[in-house]
Amino acid sequence: MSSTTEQATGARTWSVAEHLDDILTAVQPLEPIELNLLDAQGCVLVEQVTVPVALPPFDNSSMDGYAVRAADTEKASDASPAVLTVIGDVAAGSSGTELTVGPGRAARIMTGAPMPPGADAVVPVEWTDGGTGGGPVRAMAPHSASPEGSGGQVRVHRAVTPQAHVRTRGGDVCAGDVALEAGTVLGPPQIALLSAIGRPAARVRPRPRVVVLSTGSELAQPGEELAAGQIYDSNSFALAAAARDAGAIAYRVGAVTDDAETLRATIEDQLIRADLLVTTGGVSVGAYDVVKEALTAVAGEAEPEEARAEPGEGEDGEEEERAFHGAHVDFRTLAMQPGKPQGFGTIGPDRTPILTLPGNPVSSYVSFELFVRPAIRAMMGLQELHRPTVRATLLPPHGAGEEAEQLTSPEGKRQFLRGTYTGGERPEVRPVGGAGSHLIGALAHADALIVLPEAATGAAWGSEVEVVLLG
Ligand SMILES: Nc1nc2c(c(=O)[nH]1)N[C@H]1C(S)=C(S)[C@@H](COP(=O)(O)OP(=O)(O)OC[C@H]3O[C@@H](n4cnc5c(N)ncnc54)[C@H](O)[C@@H]3O)O[C@H]1N2
Ligand code: MOO
Repeated sequence: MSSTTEQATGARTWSVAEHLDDILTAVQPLEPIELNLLDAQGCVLVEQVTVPVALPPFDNSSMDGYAVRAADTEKASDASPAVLTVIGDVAAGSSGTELTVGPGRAARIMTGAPMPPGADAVVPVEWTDGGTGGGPVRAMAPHSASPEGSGGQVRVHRAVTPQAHVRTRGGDVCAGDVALEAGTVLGPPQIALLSAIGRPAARVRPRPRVVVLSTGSELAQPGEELAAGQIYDSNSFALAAAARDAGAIAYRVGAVTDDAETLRATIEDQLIRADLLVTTGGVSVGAYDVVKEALTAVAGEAEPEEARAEPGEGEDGEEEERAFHGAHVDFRTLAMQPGKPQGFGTIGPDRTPILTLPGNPVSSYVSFELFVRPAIRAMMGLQELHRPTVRATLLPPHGAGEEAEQLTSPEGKRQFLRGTYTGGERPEVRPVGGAGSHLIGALAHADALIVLPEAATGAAWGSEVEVVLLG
């Protein structure tokens, strides 16, 4: 760690970068698994995929029309159409070997249908009379209504060159080509290719399962009646949504009351389905700060390394306790606002990473963006861990003039204010709402964080600031 700050209390203060560094050092990319294509969406491929069969797998028509020998159309024109005998239909899905197109002949062919032997080009139906004996048509009549269209004669009004409107075998990808490199993120186009070459599944790093758990005896769930002194639990919703947005599978656990035993039991229950645990609230210095109490006590009771390394040993009951008591969570004070009190560590038999975020709604959300989102993305094996950061000119809030009170920032802390960003040639950002970490209304209207560095005590309108784009 590069820098530390001693506070008046003598307690060490961590920088944002130090805390993030520790988290990213501790979390590991998840073990790869084979997932069905749609479950693999957004995941990182860990295998190099080669093409087993050429695409297209056979020469086929790119138009609805007539498969012909190009030479037969050489002199065709509106004034003097080439007249060819129609020997049948080739529909998509047919094997393409039933018909052979000889000189003076044509087969009616549909888009994607295999080129019949003998034919070397396709005349789009719009360049023909469609077998009607009149002028050029705009479309074929449905086979069910006009079965005679697959026979008779067709007048071709324009010449085609060999291979016209033919998609050749291997014209897209060839057998043996590298379809996708390991490390590719599977978006819809990559899933298109994998399915097109016949792969039902791919080997990827899975999405982490993130359990979001809020704490606080004051919390009611949306939809319930609020009793005196209660507020609605917004953190567990906001962070479950943020976890999904980061790429995780999120499990939201409703609020746990400020009781250490209940919290421990809940965490133990959740460990089974968690690759990462996130809690909110209860990490400050109050008498009911339950997360700190529950996990500090556990860490204090921790058994020696050897014992913790073998959670399966011992009598029933004892096992579970050991597993849980393997927790080590480091509660820290960070030089940032909001988001000062933070905790990070591991818990349970699998040493599941746990991040304990502060309870104030804006604090928990900003903390998530800065620490949990990169952790999730690192577990997915993604290269891009962070939100994009840009420089922008700081302007007064919408509706306010230059005389508006300028931004201030506590010295020694990195401040993250909510803002609205406008891109373009001269990017601009305006603060929205104040610095209070309870201001959810303003957060909901922000699409950016304005970053004022540790050394700054404020920022003047018109100055250039760093901006994190929330997307
Ligand atoms: N004496 C001190 N008091 C506080 C300090 C300090 O240094 N000394 N730090 C303040 C800061 S900064 C923060 S941030 C908070 C963090 O406190 P906790 O993490 O212990 O969070 P709680 O006390 O549980 O809650 C804080 C606040 O947020 C509301 N809250 C909590 N959970 C939710 C939720 N799921 N949905 C909506 N709102 C929630 C809660 O009701 C409180 O108002 O501590 C300061 N205090
Ligand atoms: O640091 Mo607290 O997270 O400002 O409100």
